[in-house]
Order: sequence, then structure tokens, then C-alpha cells
Amino acid sequence: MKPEDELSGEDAGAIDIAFSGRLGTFDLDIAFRAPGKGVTALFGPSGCGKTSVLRSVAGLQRLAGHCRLGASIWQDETRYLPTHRRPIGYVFQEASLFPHLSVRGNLLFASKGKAPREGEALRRFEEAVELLGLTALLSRAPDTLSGGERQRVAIGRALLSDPRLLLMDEPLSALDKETREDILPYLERLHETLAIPVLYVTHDMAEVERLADHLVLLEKGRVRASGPLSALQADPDLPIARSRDAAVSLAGIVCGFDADYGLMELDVAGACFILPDPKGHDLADPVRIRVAAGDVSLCREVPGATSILNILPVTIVMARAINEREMLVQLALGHGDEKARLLSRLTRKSWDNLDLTEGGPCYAQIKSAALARQ
Ligand SMILES: Nc1ncnc2c1ncn2[C@@H]1O[C@H](COP(=O)(O)OP(=O)(O)OP(=O)(O)O)[C@@H](O)[C@H]1O
Repeated sequence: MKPEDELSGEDAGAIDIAFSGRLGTFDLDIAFRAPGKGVTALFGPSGCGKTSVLRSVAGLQRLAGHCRLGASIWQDETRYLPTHRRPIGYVFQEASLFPHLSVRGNLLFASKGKAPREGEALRRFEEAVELLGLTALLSRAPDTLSGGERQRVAIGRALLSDPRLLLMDEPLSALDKETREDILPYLERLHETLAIPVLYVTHDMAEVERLADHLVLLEKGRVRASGPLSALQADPDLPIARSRDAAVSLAGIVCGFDADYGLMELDVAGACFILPDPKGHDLADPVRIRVAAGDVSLCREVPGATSILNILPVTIVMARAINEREMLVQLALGHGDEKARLLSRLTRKSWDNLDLTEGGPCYAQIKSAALARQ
């Protein structure tokens, strides 16, 4: 697939990247195109080249190739913009705040410490402070902050430099599990509100599932696959789908409630999921759910009495034996044109017993309790 073919429709602000070269003994040779909006995760094992790609985009490391953001060319055969002329915000693993400045001073660093008094700059400052929950921290010194608070300030500072692209290099990896969980909702809000694209490096699939729209899978300095997150998650030929905790992330819209039981109904590409609603959503709220391949079972007919609330008609798109005992099945969900994909992991025995075939119809069963909102 050519990189240009990966995005559907016109995307005038798309990020178009190709780099090749040697770093010590490591060969990097990558090319991909990512949307001009939303979060693109660069995912892969340690040492596969994720940070090198980000550093090359930032102009911190020079390899042959090109780097374009919409109509802006940052690198090609004849041009190479230095880092300070690239409108980027960069968030590193560890927040490196200026120790002599307060949180406010750090946030205002890009505007030379001057507090915005009016207009657009003030609106952006207030928005970033609110979004990242920094109001109560503004007068604090960096050495009095927790790791998670420091990282939120670092993200705010990156946003307030008015970037056209945000680069985030494992922003949660230096934090303990609990702090990571605390900061993820801020990143989710960022994801919902940010108008600029984000390149987000991680080797944690849970972060990808919660934050990414687009995924670039890297392996040994090469792009193994690149495309919309849900399409790659549901591709049984990719290692992420074959892993024991494989799942697809589905975006839905709240379309109803069962208040007596604390459940909500979620419209996902024409199908309706029923799941717990502990947060009390409103109608039409966007909600992203994680459907694990191991939580999806199949049946040929609608079962009689069952505890399972989600019994959804699906079509079997493809099936792969992933070892002697188990099958991985990709399912197309819903009606209409936009059929979201699910994965089901089941025993080869069940597959044979049900006499299922590619292209054939069946029903996917998913326990509501397994569909906790991400
Ligand atoms: N400037 C350099 N000189 C020599 N080797 C380098 C340089 N930069 C990167 N490398 C090598 O390139 C490879 C890829 O490194 P990179 O940091 O991009 O991987 P990564 O996927 O981000 O890894 P991690 O998840 O562990 O951070 C590594 O083997 C690294 O040692």
C-alpha cells in the first residue's frame, strides 16, 4: 500500500513522513501518512525506532527523507528547517520544567513569562489550565509537584507554545501505574478537544486503545502496518490481534438508558451495545469501548434464556488458525455501509462444531459486564 492510499478522502493537513538512514548499527527506513487531526500512535517494542522517528520529525536528528505537515514542508531534498522553526510541542518521558519558575511561569515560558491579559492568548491559557486541571497548581514550584502533576504542566507548556503538531514520547512511562491512571483522563479530554494532530510514542497497548485514532506499527526500524486503529486491531494477520489480550476500540454514541439497572445503550456503527453506565452519561455523549477478542463468543442462532445482554448479528469476514487449538475470527458488525469490526478468539473445536465459514452470518455474544467503558 502506498502511504498516500492509507487515508480516506482528502486531508489537507495530513502528516507525510519518510526517513531512512543509519543510527549506529540500527537501520531506520520508514514512511507513513497520518491524519491532520487526532492522535496517531507510534507503537512497537523497545528499540524499534519510535523515538528516532519523533526526533527526526522535530529536526533533532537528521536522516534522509521528507517531512510535511499539510502544505508546510519541514524537510525534503532541498529544504531542512531547524528545530526552532518547526511549530511543534514536544513532551518527553520525564517533564523537564524550569526549576526557578512557578507552574505559571513554566506555562508562560513561550510568551516570555508575560501573562496574557486578553483575547486569544488569554483564552488559550485558561483553556489549557482548565483542561489539564492546573488551576490550583499555578503558584507552586516544580519541585513541590508529583510526577503526574509535573507531566500535566509539561503538556500544558507544550500546548501553549501554539504548536501545529504535538509530539509526545512515552509521556506516561516514567509514572507509576496509579499516576498513569490519574493522568489518562486528562489525555482523553485533550484528545477530544485538541484541533492539532498528535504523534504519540508508546509501547503500552492500553494507552493506544484509549487514546489513538490512527496507528503506525513499527518493527525493527520498518513500518509493519499503518492505518485507522480499529482496522489494524481487527486484522488477524497482525501480531497485536494475535496477542492474548487483543481487543478492538469502538467509538459509539449514547442512544438510550435503562435507568433501573444503571445501563446505557451505545450506537456503534449501526449496532446497539448494552453496557454499565457508572458515570451517568447524557444522550449523544461519545463513548469509546474496548471489546476484547476473548470476551466475544459466537453462536449460529439467537440463544434462548441467557444472561448475555449483547447478542449482535455479524458476518464472518475472515478466520485464521493462530495455533493448533485456537482460531481468530474477524467479524463485521451492524448494518449499513460502515461496518465496525470485532475480533473473536475461540477454540478450533468450537469453530468446527458450529460449522462456521468465512462470509457466513452468525451472532456475536458479549457480556455487558465485560464492556466497561475505557
Ligand atoms: N544517535 C544514535 N546513535 C546510535 N544509535 C542510535 C542513535 N539513536 C538511536 N539509536 C539506536 O536506534 C535504535 C532505535 O532507538 P529508538 O530510541 O528510536 O527506539 P524506541 O523504539 O524509541 O525504543 P524505546 O521504546 O526503548 O524508547 C536503538 O537500537 C538505538 O540504540
